Amino acid sequence: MGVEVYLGDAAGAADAVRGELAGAGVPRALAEGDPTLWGPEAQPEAEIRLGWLNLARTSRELLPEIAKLVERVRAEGLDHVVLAGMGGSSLAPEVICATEDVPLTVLDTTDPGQVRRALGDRLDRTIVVVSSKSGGTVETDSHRRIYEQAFRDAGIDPADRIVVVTDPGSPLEKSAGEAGYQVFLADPNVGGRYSALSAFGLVPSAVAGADVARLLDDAAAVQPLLARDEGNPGLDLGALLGAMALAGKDKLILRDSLSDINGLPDWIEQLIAESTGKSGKGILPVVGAESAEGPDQYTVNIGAEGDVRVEGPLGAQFLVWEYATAIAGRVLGIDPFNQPNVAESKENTGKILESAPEIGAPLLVDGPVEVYGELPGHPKNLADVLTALLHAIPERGYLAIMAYLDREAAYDAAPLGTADFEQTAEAWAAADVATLRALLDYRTGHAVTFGWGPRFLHSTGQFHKGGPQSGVFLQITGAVSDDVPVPGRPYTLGRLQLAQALGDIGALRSRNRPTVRLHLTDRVAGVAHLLAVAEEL
Ligand SMILES: O=P(O)(O)OC[C@H]1O[C@H](O)[C@H](O)[C@@H](O)[C@@H]1O
Repeated sequence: MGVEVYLGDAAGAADAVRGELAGAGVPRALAEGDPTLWGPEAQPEAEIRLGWLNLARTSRELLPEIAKLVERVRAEGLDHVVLAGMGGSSLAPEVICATEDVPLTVLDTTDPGQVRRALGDRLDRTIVVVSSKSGGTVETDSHRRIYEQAFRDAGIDPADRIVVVTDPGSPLEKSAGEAGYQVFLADPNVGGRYSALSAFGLVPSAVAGADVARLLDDAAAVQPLLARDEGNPGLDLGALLGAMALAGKDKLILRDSLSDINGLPDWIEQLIAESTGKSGKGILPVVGAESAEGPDQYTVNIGAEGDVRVEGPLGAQFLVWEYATAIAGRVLGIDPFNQPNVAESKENTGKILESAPEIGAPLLVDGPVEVYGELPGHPKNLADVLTALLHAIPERGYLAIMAYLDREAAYDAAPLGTADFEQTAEAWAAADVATLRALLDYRTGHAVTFGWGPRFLHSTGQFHKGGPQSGVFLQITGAVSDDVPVPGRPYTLGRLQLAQALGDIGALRSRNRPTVRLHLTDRVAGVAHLLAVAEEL
Protein backbone atom coordinates (compact mmCIF):
# COMPACT_ATOMS: atom_id res chain seq x y z
CA MET A 1 0.00 0.00 0.00
CA GLY A 2 1.44 3.36 -1.04
CA VAL A 3 0.89 6.94 -0.01
CA GLU A 4 -1.58 9.22 -1.77
CA VAL A 5 -1.26 12.99 -1.55
CA TYR A 6 -4.40 15.00 -2.33
CA LEU A 7 -3.72 18.68 -2.97
CA GLY A 8 -7.28 20.03 -3.18
CA ASP A 9 -7.40 23.75 -3.99
CA ALA A 10 -3.64 24.00 -3.54
CA ALA A 11 -2.96 21.83 -6.62
CA GLY A 12 -2.32 24.78 -8.97
CA ALA A 13 0.37 26.41 -6.84
CA ALA A 14 2.02 23.06 -6.05
CA ASP A 15 2.02 21.98 -9.71
CA ALA A 16 4.02 25.02 -10.80
CA VAL A 17 6.73 24.31 -8.20
CA ARG A 18 6.65 20.59 -8.97
CA GLY A 19 7.19 21.32 -12.67
CA GLU A 20 10.24 23.46 -11.90
CA LEU A 21 11.72 20.79 -9.62
CA ALA A 22 11.14 18.07 -12.20
CA GLY A 23 12.64 20.28 -14.93
CA ALA A 24 15.81 20.60 -12.85
CA GLY A 25 16.00 16.83 -12.26
CA VAL A 26 15.55 17.23 -8.51
CA PRO A 27 13.24 14.26 -7.73
CA ARG A 28 15.60 11.61 -9.09
CA ALA A 29 18.70 13.37 -7.78
CA LEU A 30 17.24 13.41 -4.26
CA ALA A 31 16.15 9.76 -4.48
CA GLU A 32 19.73 8.91 -5.46
CA GLY A 33 21.18 10.91 -2.55
CA ASP A 34 22.75 13.87 -4.38
CA PRO A 35 24.23 16.13 -1.63
CA THR A 36 24.58 19.17 -3.91
CA LEU A 37 20.84 19.93 -4.05
CA TRP A 38 20.89 22.57 -1.26
CA GLY A 39 23.90 24.55 -2.47
CA PRO A 40 27.63 24.51 -1.69
CA GLU A 41 27.28 25.69 1.93
CA ALA A 42 24.91 22.87 2.81
CA GLN A 43 26.83 20.20 0.91
CA PRO A 44 29.26 19.01 3.60
CA GLU A 45 26.38 18.37 6.05
CA ALA A 46 24.18 16.81 3.31
CA GLU A 47 27.01 14.39 2.45
CA ILE A 48 26.61 12.77 5.87
CA ARG A 49 22.83 13.20 6.28
CA LEU A 50 21.10 11.33 3.45
CA GLY A 51 21.22 7.79 4.84
CA TRP A 52 17.48 7.94 5.64
CA LEU A 53 16.72 7.42 1.95
CA ASN A 54 17.88 3.79 2.26
CA LEU A 55 16.71 2.83 5.76
CA ALA A 56 13.80 0.72 4.46
CA ARG A 57 16.53 -1.66 3.22
CA THR A 58 19.49 -1.09 5.52
CA SER A 59 17.53 -1.23 8.80
CA ARG A 60 16.51 -4.84 8.04
CA GLU A 61 19.93 -5.91 9.27
CA LEU A 62 18.88 -4.84 12.76
CA LEU A 63 15.80 -7.05 12.92
CA PRO A 64 17.40 -10.34 14.14
CA GLU A 65 19.17 -8.60 17.06
CA ILE A 66 16.00 -6.66 17.90
CA ALA A 67 13.99 -9.93 17.85
CA LYS A 68 16.42 -11.50 20.34
CA LEU A 69 16.06 -8.55 22.68
CA VAL A 70 12.26 -8.70 22.42
CA GLU A 71 12.36 -12.43 23.25
CA ARG A 72 14.49 -11.80 26.35
CA VAL A 73 12.26 -8.96 27.54
CA ARG A 74 9.15 -11.14 27.20
CA ALA A 75 10.82 -14.15 28.87
CA GLU A 76 11.85 -12.01 31.84
CA GLY A 77 8.36 -10.52 32.16
CA LEU A 78 9.55 -6.91 31.68
CA ASP A 79 6.28 -5.29 30.68
CA HIS A 80 7.02 -1.64 31.50
CA VAL A 81 9.00 -0.13 28.65
CA VAL A 82 10.49 3.31 29.28
CA LEU A 83 12.14 5.32 26.51
CA ALA A 84 14.51 8.11 27.56
CA GLY A 85 15.15 10.27 24.51
CA MET A 86 14.58 13.79 23.24
CA GLY A 87 13.22 14.99 19.88
CA GLY A 88 14.27 12.69 17.07
CA SER A 89 15.17 10.02 19.61
CA SER A 90 11.64 9.61 20.94
CA LEU A 91 9.00 11.24 18.73
CA ALA A 92 8.86 8.41 16.16
CA PRO A 93 8.55 5.57 18.71
CA GLU A 94 5.81 7.56 20.42
CA VAL A 95 3.72 7.68 17.19
CA ILE A 96 4.52 4.07 16.27
CA CYS A 97 3.42 2.76 19.66
CA ALA A 98 0.35 5.01 19.89
CA THR A 99 -0.71 3.89 16.41
CA GLU A 100 -0.28 0.19 17.25
CA ASP A 101 -1.81 0.77 20.68
CA VAL A 102 1.12 -0.72 22.60
CA PRO A 103 2.14 1.01 25.84
CA LEU A 104 5.39 2.98 25.95
CA THR A 105 6.40 5.45 28.68
CA VAL A 106 8.28 8.27 26.97
CA LEU A 107 10.59 10.39 29.12
CA ASP A 108 11.35 13.56 27.20
CA THR A 109 10.96 15.85 30.15
CA THR A 110 12.85 17.28 33.08
CA ASP A 111 9.70 17.60 35.14
CA PRO A 112 10.36 15.93 38.51
CA GLY A 113 6.73 14.85 38.96
CA GLN A 114 6.55 13.19 35.57
CA VAL A 115 9.84 11.36 36.11
CA ARG A 116 8.76 10.28 39.62
CA ARG A 117 5.54 8.83 38.20
CA ALA A 118 7.53 6.70 35.73
CA LEU A 119 9.97 5.59 38.46
CA GLY A 120 7.09 4.57 40.70
CA ASP A 121 5.54 2.37 38.05
CA ARG A 122 6.62 -1.33 38.13
CA LEU A 123 10.35 -0.71 38.60
CA ASP A 124 10.82 -4.46 39.13
CA ARG A 125 9.39 -5.08 35.63
CA THR A 126 10.90 -2.07 33.85
CA ILE A 127 13.26 -2.02 30.88
CA VAL A 128 14.73 1.35 29.90
CA VAL A 129 15.85 2.20 26.37
CA VAL A 130 18.26 5.14 26.52
CA SER A 131 18.37 6.75 23.06
CA SER A 132 20.66 9.58 22.06
CA LYS A 133 22.37 10.08 18.74
CA SER A 134 24.97 12.48 20.12
CA GLY A 135 25.13 10.68 23.46
CA GLY A 136 25.46 14.03 25.20
CA THR A 137 21.90 15.31 25.60
CA VAL A 138 21.48 16.51 29.18
CA GLU A 139 17.88 15.32 29.69
CA THR A 140 18.62 11.79 28.48
CA ASP A 141 21.86 11.61 30.42
CA SER A 142 19.93 12.64 33.56
CA HIS A 143 17.29 9.93 33.01
CA ARG A 144 19.99 7.29 32.59
CA ARG A 145 21.67 8.34 35.85
CA ILE A 146 18.34 8.41 37.71
CA TYR A 147 17.30 4.93 36.52
CA GLU A 148 20.74 3.45 37.20
CA GLN A 149 20.48 4.67 40.78
CA ALA A 150 16.88 3.48 41.18
CA PHE A 151 17.73 -0.01 39.88
CA ARG A 152 20.76 -0.26 42.16
CA ASP A 153 18.73 0.91 45.16
CA ALA A 154 16.19 -1.83 44.37
CA GLY A 155 18.92 -4.48 44.15
CA ILE A 156 18.55 -4.78 40.35
CA ASP A 157 21.62 -4.86 38.09
CA PRO A 158 21.22 -1.91 35.64
CA ALA A 159 23.03 -3.97 32.97
CA ASP A 160 20.00 -6.30 32.87
CA ARG A 161 17.58 -3.42 32.42
CA ILE A 162 19.20 -0.68 30.33
CA VAL A 163 19.60 -0.87 26.57
CA VAL A 164 21.26 1.92 24.62
CA VAL A 165 20.71 3.27 21.10
CA THR A 166 23.36 5.72 19.91
CA ASP A 167 25.73 6.61 17.09
CA PRO A 168 29.07 4.85 16.74
CA GLY A 169 31.80 6.67 18.64
CA SER A 170 29.50 8.73 20.88
CA PRO A 171 30.39 9.19 24.57
CA LEU A 172 27.28 7.14 25.38
CA GLU A 173 28.56 4.19 23.34
CA LYS A 174 31.74 4.28 25.41
CA SER A 175 30.10 4.57 28.84
CA ALA A 176 27.46 1.96 27.96
CA GLY A 177 30.18 -0.46 26.88
CA GLU A 178 31.96 0.06 30.20
CA ALA A 179 28.70 -0.49 32.10
CA GLY A 180 27.95 -3.69 30.17
CA TYR A 181 24.74 -2.46 28.54
CA GLN A 182 23.47 -3.88 25.26
CA VAL A 183 24.12 -1.23 22.60
CA PHE A 184 22.42 -0.79 19.22
CA LEU A 185 24.45 1.42 16.91
CA ALA A 186 22.45 3.60 14.54
CA ASP A 187 23.41 4.73 11.04
CA PRO A 188 25.54 7.86 11.63
CA ASN A 189 24.56 9.22 8.21
CA VAL A 190 21.03 9.94 9.40
CA GLY A 191 20.11 13.07 11.38
CA GLY A 192 17.94 12.75 14.49
CA ARG A 193 14.70 14.02 12.99
CA TYR A 194 15.09 11.77 9.91
CA SER A 195 15.77 8.67 12.03
CA ALA A 196 12.25 7.19 12.40
CA LEU A 197 13.12 4.05 10.42
CA SER A 198 16.58 3.66 11.97
CA ALA A 199 17.49 1.92 15.24
CA PHE A 200 16.10 5.00 17.05
CA GLY A 201 12.58 4.33 15.80
CA LEU A 202 12.72 0.56 15.68
CA VAL A 203 14.39 -0.67 18.90
CA PRO A 204 12.11 0.93 21.53
CA SER A 205 8.99 0.37 19.43
CA ALA A 206 9.73 -3.34 18.97
CA VAL A 207 10.49 -3.79 22.67
CA ALA A 208 7.13 -2.17 23.44
CA GLY A 209 5.43 -4.68 21.12
CA ALA A 210 5.09 -2.91 17.75
CA ASP A 211 5.52 -4.70 14.42
CA VAL A 212 8.54 -2.83 13.08
CA ALA A 213 9.18 -5.08 10.07
CA ARG A 214 5.87 -3.85 8.69
CA LEU A 215 7.04 -0.24 8.94
CA LEU A 216 10.03 -1.10 6.79
CA ASP A 217 7.85 -3.01 4.29
CA ASP A 218 5.52 -0.04 3.94
CA ALA A 219 8.42 2.37 3.46
CA ALA A 220 10.05 0.02 0.91
CA ALA A 221 6.81 -0.07 -1.09
CA VAL A 222 6.80 3.71 -1.58
CA GLN A 223 10.55 4.14 -2.15
CA PRO A 224 10.63 3.42 -5.93
CA LEU A 225 8.09 6.24 -6.47
CA LEU A 226 10.49 8.83 -5.07
CA ALA A 227 12.64 8.94 -8.22
CA ARG A 228 9.65 9.83 -10.41
CA ASP A 229 8.54 13.21 -11.77
CA GLU A 230 4.87 12.14 -11.86
CA GLY A 231 3.03 10.08 -9.26
CA ASN A 232 5.67 10.86 -6.63
CA PRO A 233 3.93 11.54 -3.28
CA GLY A 234 7.08 13.00 -1.70
CA LEU A 235 7.50 15.43 -4.57
CA ASP A 236 3.82 16.45 -4.52
CA LEU A 237 3.91 17.05 -0.77
CA GLY A 238 7.27 18.86 -0.86
CA ALA A 239 6.08 21.07 -3.73
CA LEU A 240 2.95 21.88 -1.69
CA LEU A 241 4.94 22.82 1.43
CA GLY A 242 7.37 24.92 -0.61
CA ALA A 243 4.74 26.61 -2.79
CA MET A 244 2.59 27.55 0.20
CA ALA A 245 5.52 29.05 2.09
CA LEU A 246 6.58 31.05 -0.97
CA ALA A 247 3.01 32.35 -1.27
CA GLY A 248 3.08 33.56 2.36
CA LYS A 249 1.20 30.60 3.82
CA ASP A 250 3.88 29.52 6.22
CA LYS A 251 1.69 28.19 9.08
CA LEU A 252 0.89 24.55 8.48
CA ILE A 253 -2.04 23.26 10.53
CA LEU A 254 -1.58 19.52 10.95
CA ARG A 255 -4.61 17.37 11.79
CA ASP A 256 -5.04 13.65 12.40
CA SER A 257 -8.22 13.47 14.43
CA LEU A 258 -9.96 10.95 12.14
CA SER A 259 -6.87 8.99 11.17
CA ASP A 260 -5.77 5.43 12.02
CA ILE A 261 -2.35 6.91 12.67
CA ASN A 262 -2.10 8.39 16.13
CA GLY A 263 0.06 11.44 16.83
CA LEU A 264 2.00 11.85 13.57
CA PRO A 265 1.63 15.69 13.69
CA ASP A 266 4.01 15.87 16.69
CA TRP A 267 6.68 13.99 14.73
CA ILE A 268 6.09 16.10 11.60
CA GLU A 269 6.30 19.24 13.74
CA GLN A 270 9.90 18.50 14.70
CA LEU A 271 10.87 17.40 11.20
CA ILE A 272 9.54 20.55 9.52
CA ALA A 273 10.20 23.16 12.23
CA GLU A 274 13.81 22.15 12.81
CA SER A 275 14.55 21.50 9.15
CA THR A 276 13.09 24.73 7.73
CA GLY A 277 13.07 27.28 10.59
CA LYS A 278 16.34 29.11 10.01
CA SER A 279 17.90 32.12 8.26
CA GLY A 280 14.73 34.09 9.00
CA LYS A 281 12.65 31.67 6.90
CA GLY A 282 10.64 28.56 7.58
CA ILE A 283 7.34 26.73 7.92
CA LEU A 284 5.68 26.71 11.34
CA PRO A 285 3.69 23.53 12.01
CA VAL A 286 0.65 24.07 14.25
CA VAL A 287 -0.57 20.97 16.08
CA GLY A 288 -3.94 20.81 17.79
CA ALA A 289 -5.75 23.64 15.95
CA GLU A 290 -9.20 22.97 14.55
CA SER A 291 -8.83 24.67 11.17
CA ALA A 292 -6.87 27.28 9.26
CA GLU A 293 -8.08 30.84 9.87
CA GLY A 294 -5.63 33.58 8.93
CA PRO A 295 -4.37 34.25 5.39
CA ASP A 296 -1.00 32.77 6.38
CA GLN A 297 -2.46 29.37 7.37
CA TYR A 298 -3.53 26.18 5.60
CA THR A 299 -4.41 22.67 6.73
CA VAL A 300 -2.99 19.27 5.86
CA ASN A 301 -4.78 16.19 7.20
CA ILE A 302 -3.34 12.78 7.87
CA GLY A 303 -5.72 10.06 6.71
CA ALA A 304 -8.82 9.85 4.54
CA GLU A 305 -10.59 13.09 5.64
CA GLY A 306 -10.05 16.63 4.37
CA ASP A 307 -9.34 18.35 1.04
CA VAL A 308 -5.59 18.47 1.39
CA ARG A 309 -4.45 15.17 2.87
CA VAL A 310 -1.82 12.49 3.01
CA GLU A 311 -3.14 8.95 3.14
CA GLY A 312 -1.12 5.82 3.68
CA PRO A 313 0.50 3.60 6.31
CA LEU A 314 2.85 4.98 8.93
CA GLY A 315 6.15 3.53 7.64
CA ALA A 316 5.53 5.06 4.21
CA GLN A 317 4.38 8.38 5.70
CA PHE A 318 7.69 8.72 7.55
CA LEU A 319 9.69 8.40 4.33
CA VAL A 320 7.37 10.61 2.28
CA TRP A 321 7.38 13.45 4.84
CA GLU A 322 11.18 13.28 5.11
CA TYR A 323 11.56 13.45 1.34
CA ALA A 324 8.99 16.28 1.18
CA THR A 325 10.85 18.26 3.85
CA ALA A 326 14.13 17.93 1.95
CA ILE A 327 12.30 19.15 -1.18
CA ALA A 328 10.77 22.10 0.72
CA GLY A 329 14.26 22.99 1.95
CA ARG A 330 15.44 23.19 -1.63
CA VAL A 331 12.46 25.37 -2.63
CA LEU A 332 13.00 27.73 0.33
CA GLY A 333 16.75 27.88 -0.18
CA ILE A 334 17.73 26.57 3.26
CA ASP A 335 19.80 23.66 4.56
CA PRO A 336 17.25 21.10 5.84
CA PHE A 337 19.84 19.09 7.78
CA ASN A 338 21.30 21.54 10.30
CA GLN A 339 19.80 23.18 13.43
CA PRO A 340 21.98 26.25 13.90
CA ASN A 341 20.04 27.86 16.77
CA VAL A 342 19.28 24.89 19.04
CA ALA A 343 22.62 25.15 20.86
CA GLU A 344 22.01 28.74 22.09
CA SER A 345 19.41 27.88 24.72
CA LYS A 346 21.47 24.84 25.79
CA GLU A 347 24.51 27.06 26.35
CA ASN A 348 22.44 29.57 28.34
CA THR A 349 21.10 26.69 30.45
CA GLY A 350 24.64 25.48 31.16
CA LYS A 351 25.64 28.96 32.38
CA ILE A 352 22.56 29.27 34.59
CA LEU A 353 23.28 25.87 36.15
CA GLU A 354 26.76 27.02 37.10
CA SER A 355 25.46 29.82 39.34
CA ALA A 356 22.18 30.66 41.09
CA PRO A 357 19.59 31.86 38.55
CA GLU A 358 18.72 35.55 38.62
CA ILE A 359 14.96 35.66 38.90
CA GLY A 360 14.22 39.27 39.93
CA ALA A 361 10.89 40.56 41.20
CA PRO A 362 7.64 39.64 39.44
CA LEU A 363 5.88 42.29 37.37
CA LEU A 364 2.69 41.32 39.21
CA VAL A 365 1.14 38.47 41.15
CA ASP A 366 -2.40 37.29 40.41
CA GLY A 367 -3.47 34.56 42.86
CA PRO A 368 -1.28 31.49 42.32
CA VAL A 369 0.35 33.02 39.21
CA GLU A 370 3.46 35.23 39.24
CA VAL A 371 4.15 37.18 36.06
CA TYR A 372 7.73 37.93 34.96
CA GLY A 373 8.65 40.08 31.97
CA GLU A 374 7.98 43.47 30.48
CA LEU A 375 4.79 44.47 28.74
CA PRO A 376 3.43 47.77 27.43
CA GLY A 377 0.38 49.41 29.02
CA HIS A 378 0.96 48.64 32.74
CA PRO A 379 -1.01 45.39 33.05
CA LYS A 380 -2.73 45.06 36.42
CA ASN A 381 -3.70 41.40 36.39
CA LEU A 382 -3.38 38.15 34.45
CA ALA A 383 -6.22 39.03 32.09
CA ASP A 384 -4.38 42.24 31.11
CA VAL A 385 -1.19 40.25 30.54
CA LEU A 386 -2.87 37.73 28.22
CA THR A 387 -4.65 40.53 26.34
CA ALA A 388 -1.40 42.48 25.92
CA LEU A 389 0.34 39.37 24.57
CA LEU A 390 -2.41 38.72 22.04
CA HIS A 391 -2.24 42.36 20.91
CA ALA A 392 1.53 42.13 20.55
CA ILE A 393 1.30 39.46 17.81
CA PRO A 394 2.35 41.15 14.58
CA GLU A 395 0.74 40.65 11.19
CA ARG A 396 1.55 37.10 10.00
CA GLY A 397 2.99 36.41 13.44
CA TYR A 398 2.17 33.75 16.02
CA LEU A 399 1.88 33.10 19.74
CA ALA A 400 3.90 30.22 21.18
CA ILE A 401 2.85 28.82 24.57
CA MET A 402 5.69 26.85 26.17
CA ALA A 403 4.87 24.94 29.35
CA TYR A 404 7.67 23.48 31.49
CA LEU A 405 5.27 21.29 33.44
CA ASP A 406 4.22 17.64 33.80
CA ARG A 407 2.43 16.78 30.58
CA GLU A 408 0.56 13.92 32.23
CA ALA A 409 -0.54 15.74 35.39
CA ALA A 410 -4.07 16.31 34.12
CA TYR A 411 -4.74 12.56 34.03
CA ASP A 412 -4.46 12.59 37.83
CA ALA A 413 -7.55 14.77 37.80
CA ALA A 414 -9.74 12.07 36.26
CA PRO A 415 -12.95 11.62 38.24
CA LEU A 416 -13.04 8.19 39.80
CA GLY A 417 -15.78 5.61 39.74
CA THR A 418 -18.84 6.14 37.63
CA ALA A 419 -17.68 9.00 35.35
CA ASP A 420 -18.33 8.33 31.67
CA PHE A 421 -15.81 9.09 28.92
CA GLU A 422 -17.16 12.58 28.29
CA GLN A 423 -16.98 13.57 31.96
CA THR A 424 -13.47 12.17 32.22
CA ALA A 425 -12.33 14.05 29.10
CA GLU A 426 -13.86 17.27 30.48
CA ALA A 427 -12.06 16.80 33.80
CA TRP A 428 -8.78 16.31 31.97
CA ALA A 429 -9.30 19.38 29.78
CA ALA A 430 -10.14 21.51 32.82
CA ALA A 431 -6.86 20.46 34.50
CA ASP A 432 -4.68 20.49 31.38
CA VAL A 433 -2.69 23.62 30.69
CA ALA A 434 -2.58 22.62 27.00
CA THR A 435 -6.25 23.66 26.88
CA LEU A 436 -4.93 27.24 26.99
CA ARG A 437 -3.94 26.89 23.31
CA ALA A 438 -7.55 26.57 22.18
CA LEU A 439 -8.78 29.30 24.57
CA LEU A 440 -6.28 31.84 23.22
CA ASP A 441 -6.61 30.64 19.63
CA TYR A 442 -10.32 31.42 19.88
CA ARG A 443 -9.46 35.04 20.67
CA THR A 444 -7.04 35.72 17.82
CA GLY A 445 -6.85 35.12 14.10
CA HIS A 446 -3.14 34.37 14.45
CA ALA A 447 -1.63 30.93 14.80
CA VAL A 448 -1.19 29.72 18.38
CA THR A 449 1.17 26.83 19.12
CA PHE A 450 1.64 24.85 22.32
CA GLY A 451 4.81 23.01 23.32
CA TRP A 452 5.89 21.12 26.43
CA GLY A 453 9.29 22.22 27.65
CA PRO A 454 11.98 21.06 27.27
CA ARG A 455 10.57 18.75 24.55
CA PHE A 456 9.78 21.59 22.14
CA LEU A 457 13.34 22.96 22.46
CA HIS A 458 14.34 20.05 20.22
CA SER A 459 11.59 20.88 17.72
CA THR A 460 9.86 24.24 17.28
CA GLY A 461 12.58 25.82 19.47
CA GLN A 462 14.79 26.04 16.38
CA PHE A 463 12.03 27.84 14.43
CA HIS A 464 11.35 30.30 17.30
CA LYS A 465 14.94 31.50 17.22
CA GLY A 466 16.00 30.84 13.63
CA GLY A 467 12.76 31.38 11.68
CA PRO A 468 10.91 34.62 10.86
CA GLN A 469 11.08 36.89 13.94
CA SER A 470 7.33 37.23 14.35
CA GLY A 471 6.71 35.17 17.46
CA VAL A 472 5.26 36.27 20.81
CA PHE A 473 6.18 33.92 23.65
CA LEU A 474 4.27 32.84 26.74
CA GLN A 475 6.31 30.61 28.99
CA ILE A 476 4.84 28.74 31.95
CA THR A 477 6.84 27.25 34.82
CA GLY A 478 5.69 25.77 38.11
CA ALA A 479 6.76 25.27 41.72
CA VAL A 480 8.40 21.93 42.46
CA SER A 481 7.38 20.16 45.64
CA ASP A 482 9.12 16.80 45.37
CA ASP A 483 12.35 17.24 43.43
CA VAL A 484 14.52 14.47 41.96
CA PRO A 485 18.32 14.62 42.36
CA VAL A 486 20.42 13.77 39.31
CA PRO A 487 23.07 11.31 40.59
CA GLY A 488 26.63 12.46 39.93
CA ARG A 489 25.50 15.97 39.01
CA PRO A 490 25.33 19.07 41.19
CA TYR A 491 21.70 19.80 40.20
CA THR A 492 18.22 18.35 40.56
CA LEU A 493 15.72 17.85 37.75
CA GLY A 494 13.69 20.81 39.07
CA ARG A 495 16.72 23.07 38.88
CA LEU A 496 17.56 21.84 35.39
CA GLN A 497 13.96 22.39 34.26
CA LEU A 498 13.98 26.00 35.49
CA ALA A 499 17.43 26.62 33.99
CA GLN A 500 16.14 25.35 30.63
CA ALA A 501 13.16 27.70 30.78
CA LEU A 502 15.31 30.69 31.75
CA GLY A 503 17.97 29.75 29.19
CA ASP A 504 15.45 29.73 26.36
CA ILE A 505 13.73 32.93 27.45
CA GLY A 506 17.16 34.58 27.48
CA ALA A 507 17.73 33.51 23.88
CA LEU A 508 14.30 34.86 22.85
CA ARG A 509 14.72 38.17 24.74
CA SER A 510 18.10 38.74 23.09
CA ARG A 511 16.09 38.92 19.84
CA ASN A 512 13.75 41.51 21.36
CA ARG A 513 10.72 39.26 21.06
CA PRO A 514 7.79 39.95 23.44
CA THR A 515 8.23 37.30 26.12
CA VAL A 516 6.45 36.65 29.40
CA ARG A 517 6.96 33.94 32.01
CA LEU A 518 4.08 32.86 34.21
CA HIS A 519 5.20 30.98 37.28
CA LEU A 520 2.58 28.85 39.01
CA THR A 521 3.31 28.93 42.74
CA ASP A 522 0.70 26.17 43.13
CA ARG A 523 0.51 24.10 39.99
CA VAL A 524 -3.05 22.74 40.24
CA ALA A 525 -4.57 26.03 41.40
CA GLY A 526 -2.38 27.94 38.92
CA VAL A 527 -3.57 25.96 35.88
CA ALA A 528 -7.21 26.29 36.99
CA HIS A 529 -6.81 30.05 37.48
CA LEU A 530 -5.04 30.57 34.17
CA LEU A 531 -7.70 28.64 32.24
CA ALA A 532 -10.50 30.48 34.05
CA VAL A 533 -8.96 33.88 33.21
CA ALA A 534 -8.38 32.90 29.56
CA GLU A 535 -11.96 31.73 29.24
CA GLU A 536 -13.25 35.14 30.40
CA LEU A 537 -11.07 37.28 28.09
O1 LIG B 1 19.53 12.10 19.93
P1 LIG B 1 20.18 13.24 20.63
O2 LIG B 1 21.59 13.45 20.17
O3 LIG B 1 20.08 13.08 22.12
O4 LIG B 1 19.42 14.54 20.24
C1 LIG B 1 18.10 14.82 20.54
C2 LIG B 1 17.70 16.12 19.86
O5 LIG B 1 18.68 17.08 20.23
C3 LIG B 1 18.79 18.31 19.55
O6 LIG B 1 17.94 19.24 20.11
C4 LIG B 1 18.54 18.28 18.09
O7 LIG B 1 18.31 19.57 17.62
C5 LIG B 1 17.38 17.36 17.75
O8 LIG B 1 17.26 17.25 16.35
C6 LIG B 1 17.61 16.00 18.36
O9 LIG B 1 16.59 15.14 17.97
